[in-house]
Amino acid sequence: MQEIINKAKVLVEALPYIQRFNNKTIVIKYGGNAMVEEHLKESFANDIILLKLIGLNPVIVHGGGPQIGKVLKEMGRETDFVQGMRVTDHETMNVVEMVLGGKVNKEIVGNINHFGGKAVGLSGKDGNLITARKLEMKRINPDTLTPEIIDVGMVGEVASINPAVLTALEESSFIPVIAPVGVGVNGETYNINADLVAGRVAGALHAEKLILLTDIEGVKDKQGELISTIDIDEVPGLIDDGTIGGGMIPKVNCCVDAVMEGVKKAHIIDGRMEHACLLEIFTDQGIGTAVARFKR
Ligand SMILES: Nc1ncnc2c1ncn2[C@@H]1O[C@H](COP(=O)(O)OP(=O)(O)O)[C@@H](O)[C@H]1O
Ligand SMILES: CC(=O)N[C@@H](CCC(=O)OP(=O)(O)O)C(=O)O
Repeated sequence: MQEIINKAKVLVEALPYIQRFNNKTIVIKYGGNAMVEEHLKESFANDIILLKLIGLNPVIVHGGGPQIGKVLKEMGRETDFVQGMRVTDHETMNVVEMVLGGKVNKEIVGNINHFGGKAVGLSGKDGNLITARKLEMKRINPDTLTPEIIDVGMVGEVASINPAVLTALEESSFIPVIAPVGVGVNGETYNINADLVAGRVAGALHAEKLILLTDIEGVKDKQGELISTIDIDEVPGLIDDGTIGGGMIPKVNCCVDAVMEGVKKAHIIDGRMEHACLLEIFTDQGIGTAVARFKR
């Protein structure tokens, strides 16, 4: 009996959040294990459908780095990464577009639709959703100690997000699922890091939340303990003193950019956990690390 009552309590705990987030947009970057393991794929698809049915507007931006890597390997091609970005020549760009916009995107759309949702797959080319320009990557030359530009090929950065197509889908109760491929002024195709796209989409939609699903519990301190909240002003210090490193740097910076563009809170959460999105949105304690303006 108590077990049944506890189930009702869970629903009641969610009620204020369901009210507060009614009709609000939540942008979710979907990647890592959550996109590979079968039971997590199913739990993610169900979470998204539930969010939509109870009145929120989920928008999905997906990654697919490991899936691209696998296809390239099968083709006998290797790619290098510079500062977390895949060096992308023309042939690699074709593979990236095929894998992200084709296989990966359609699998996510297929899963959501299979469990009863209405998802529509898009790349940044659809409705000119993501315009991009070539990313100018700089580094300090270790020999001359002067700044230099490294050519990473068709890697792009977001020039603009044109959310008209997303708004139209939202109004007709579809769930947009976006592949991080952008289009340049001359129609050329760019490969863009999915976290960066998610941050900019959230900013352009003035989303209530940006949620980045990753393969770790959240941002950790130097002792390895989870930091549950970070004020955006604290981020540069945490990077400078080496607390935040590697792939977590672009993630946290993308949260800061989104908050600066008007997103209320950004969250870095563990995609290895079943129903991670629901736990973050609808429970009092939430999970992972929240990045926002907490001070003042
Ligand atoms: N302070 C930190 N807290 C958590 N993870 C960190 C931290 N500093 C560096 N990292 C590293 O960042 C990784 C997450 O970035 P990344 O592997 O690029 O994620 P994804 O594949 O989900 O895009 C973690 O697995 C961890 O190795
Ligand atoms: C420029 C660049 O590196 N683009 C990424 C795009 C996919 C992505 O970001 O996927 P994850 O989120 O799974 O890493 C790539 O080619 O792997």
